[in-house]
Parts: sequence; structure tokens; C-alpha cells
Amino acid sequence: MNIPMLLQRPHQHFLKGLVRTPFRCYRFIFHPSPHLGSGVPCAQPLSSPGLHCAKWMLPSNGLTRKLCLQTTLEEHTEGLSDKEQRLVDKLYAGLIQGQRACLAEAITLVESTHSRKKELAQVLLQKVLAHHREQENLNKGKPLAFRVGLSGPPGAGKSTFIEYFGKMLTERGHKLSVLAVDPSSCTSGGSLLGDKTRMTELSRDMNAYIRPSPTRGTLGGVTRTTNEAILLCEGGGYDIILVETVGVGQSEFAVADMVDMFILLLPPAGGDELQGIKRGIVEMADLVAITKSDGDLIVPARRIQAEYVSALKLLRRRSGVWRPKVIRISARSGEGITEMWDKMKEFQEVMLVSGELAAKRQKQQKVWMWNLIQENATATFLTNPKGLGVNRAEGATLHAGKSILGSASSASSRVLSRFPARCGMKPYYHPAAQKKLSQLPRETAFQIIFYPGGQLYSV
Ligand SMILES: Nc1nc2c(ncn2[C@@H]2O[C@H](COP(=O)(O)OP(=O)(O)OP(=O)(O)O)[C@@H](O)[C@H]2O)c(=O)[nH]1
Repeated sequence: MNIPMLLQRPHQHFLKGLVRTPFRCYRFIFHPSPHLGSGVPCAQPLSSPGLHCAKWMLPSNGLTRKLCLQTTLEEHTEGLSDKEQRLVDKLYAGLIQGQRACLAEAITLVESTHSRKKELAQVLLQKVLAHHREQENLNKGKPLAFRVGLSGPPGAGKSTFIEYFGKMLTERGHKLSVLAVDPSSCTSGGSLLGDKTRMTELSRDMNAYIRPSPTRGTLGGVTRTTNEAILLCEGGGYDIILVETVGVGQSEFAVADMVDMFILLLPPAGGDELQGIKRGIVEMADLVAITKSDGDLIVPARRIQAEYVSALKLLRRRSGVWRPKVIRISARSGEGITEMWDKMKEFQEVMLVSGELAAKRQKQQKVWMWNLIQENATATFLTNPKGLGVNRAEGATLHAGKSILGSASSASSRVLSRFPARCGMKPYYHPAAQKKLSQLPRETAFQIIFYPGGQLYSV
């Protein structure tokens, strides 16, 4: 799948287009593309200009297909009112000139759950992406920013470290942005990271931008907005993006999926205090830093360092060129922090040279895209069930949350399996089509639902 092409397109438009576009208007052609070989069935809109122009190329080898979405920026800006257009232009211009207020407003826009604002945010993102690509080309294809994930249990010393480390980086001429992902805000509305005043000095630094956690939404929603906030920060000229999360839930796994390097901060304590840290998260770490290595804590810090050095040896290596390191730091004395930055730069360099960084980012874009599709599909299901063929009774049951999980999933798979039929399509003979949608892996099920007309369904 051509992810960069897909990311050029505002996803809400893409999915809305799917629901709105009358699929009867699609005809199937054999695409002569040399990349795909001849005889590849493709669906093409009969009257594309007025529609959200999507061109489908669905090769029949396995379930891998290439989705090529052709779109232009103009297509998406044409629906905006003058006022909306002015807002997007103002935010875009301010953002790329490095104005923090515009960056803050732009991130607020991507975090918005208001449907119109979400659309504006997509237009803005698309402009920023275009700018980003240009800048990356000027940079000979090298990434513009170093994305770093930082996680650790509450009290590990994350904010004290970021304050010290951030000031060191800005003094060296870097522009740093710190984005917080707070899992507690998803469920309780409370906040582990956001409530207290953190990093007071760094927040006054003109070369640093600190963004507290989005205040609501599912983990998926928070992940989406964090991904988009990263892009906006990069558009705003920030060359180091720190994404901070408290390592007690699922959010750190989500964060590890959006950064180049993942760092785990652990306090010099063992046993109960580190109970909350999941083993899996240690496996994700490219660097483990034992914090507070000063005064009386130096001895326990050394012990914990030795324990983690041996533990990491037993873990499967995730990279062919980098072995995770364990270091000791102190944000109070400053010990180990310059060395830590050197290690981080070394990591970035070897990953870049080996091509692993590019591969990792590509993989992350794919994960991001599937999360977006899932999130939008759920939203469509909830907001426009009629479009998917949900009848009133089913809609009421689903909305009221009355159906128990089993019946909800069978209702939804029934509804979704009717979707292509409602669009004038009938099942095509393929072994996977014999299976119920609910039994298919998530990715395959979405391919069936969203890429009708391919090997599973034809007119
Ligand atoms: N001795 C020593 N104490 C430190 C160091 N860094 C942080 N602390 C102390 O550890 C405590 C927790 O530090 P924070 O930076 O607030 O930790 P945090 O991980 O951001 O905590 P949460 O915001 O609850 O997630 C504070 O009392 C700090 O003063 C350090 O390098 N050495």
C-alpha cells in the first residue's frame, strides 16, 4: 500500500467518500500498469470530477493490494468558507514561521472532536505535510526531526530530566517540543502528567514548546492526535520531539509505535516500585536510563543498572544494528546526561545509515493508517449507521450499548457483510469470502469492507 499517497489525503474525506460514493458508479477495468502487470482489476469512478476522486488498484495476488489515491490540495480546500480558509492560511503561515501560538492553536484544532473542525484540521495537516515533504527533499531525504519516546513510572524523575535535558538541547541550538500522552485522562478525566506545574523553566524557553496531554478521548484518539501533533511540531521547525508517557498502561506501547527511539527511565528502586512496569515495555526500549544516580542513590542505581544489563541480554534483539544500552543519569548533578545525548545521536546515526530508521517510519505509518481507518470506521458506524445499512432497531441496540459483546459483534459483522451488497456488489469466489467477517483478522476484514470491488467482491 502506498502509505505516503494515502497520508496525503484527509482520512475523514476518504472514509466519508466511501460511505457517500455510490459504488454502483464504479466500473471495473483492467489496469495496464507495468507495476501491477496487465489484467489487474481496478475499480474506477465513472464520473470522477465531482466525486472524491479515488482510484482503486486491486491486484489479485493474495490480500496485498495497492491503493492509489489521487487527490489534490485544491480539491480539499474548495469546500471551505472564506473565514475557514483564512483561519487555515493564518495557522499554516504562523506555524511554518515558528510561531508557538499558531502551533498551539493548530494542535487544538487536530484534537478537536467537532466534525467541521476535524475537516479543517485535515486541510491544515495536508498543507503542513506538503511543506514537510519539500523540506525533507531539501534535506536529501533525511528526516527533519528526531522523534524520541520517553516513558517511566510515576516519580521516576521524567519531568526533572526533561527540564535539564531540554535546557541543554536548547542551549546547543536545538528546538525542542515535548508532547505528553497521559493514559489516565482517557478514562477518568484526571491527569498524571498534566495537572501539576511541570518543567517551569523549560516552558519559558522560547526554543521549547511543551504541550500537555490531550484532555479526552480514547487511547486511539489520543494516539492519533499525538501523531498529528508530532507532524505539526516538525512543520513548526522543532528538530527534537519528545513524547512523554507514564509507563503504567498501554500508552507507552502506542508511543513506541510513533517514535524513532524509545527510552525508558527507571528510578533506582526495585521490587514493588517497579511492579507497574510491564516486561513488554522493557523489550521496547532502545535505551534504559536509571535516574537519580546521585548521593545515597548511586549504589542502588548501580545495582539496578547491572540487573537491567543482564536482563536485556536475554531479550530478543529488535534491531540488527543497535543493542539497547543501560546507563545511569542524574538530573540533579547532571551526571550522565551529555553521555546519554551522545548515545541518542549514535543511535540515530546507525539507524539512519543502515536504513532501519526509514523502514521503521514506514511501518509506523502503516500502523497509524490502520488505527485511523479503525477509528473512522467506528465513528462512521456510530454517526451514520444508516449509510452502512444498520436498521433502526439494531442502531438503537448498539447505541444503547445493550447488546452484549457477542451479539454486538455478530450484528456488526452482519451489517458490514451487507454493506457491499447495498452498493450493488456481490461476493466473488475467494476462500476468505467464505469466512465470516468476524472470523477474519482485523486487517483483512477492513480490506474487505473498505476495498470492495477487489478480489472479494465484484460487480
Ligand atoms: N536525587 C534525585 N532526585 C530526583 C532526580 N530527578 C528527580 N528527582 C526527584 O524525584 C521526584 C519525582 O520527580 P519528577 O521529575 O516529578 O518525576 P516524574 O517521573 O515526572 O513524576 P510524575 O510526574 O508523577 O510522572 C521529585 O521529588 C524530584 O525532586 C535526580 O536526578 N536526583
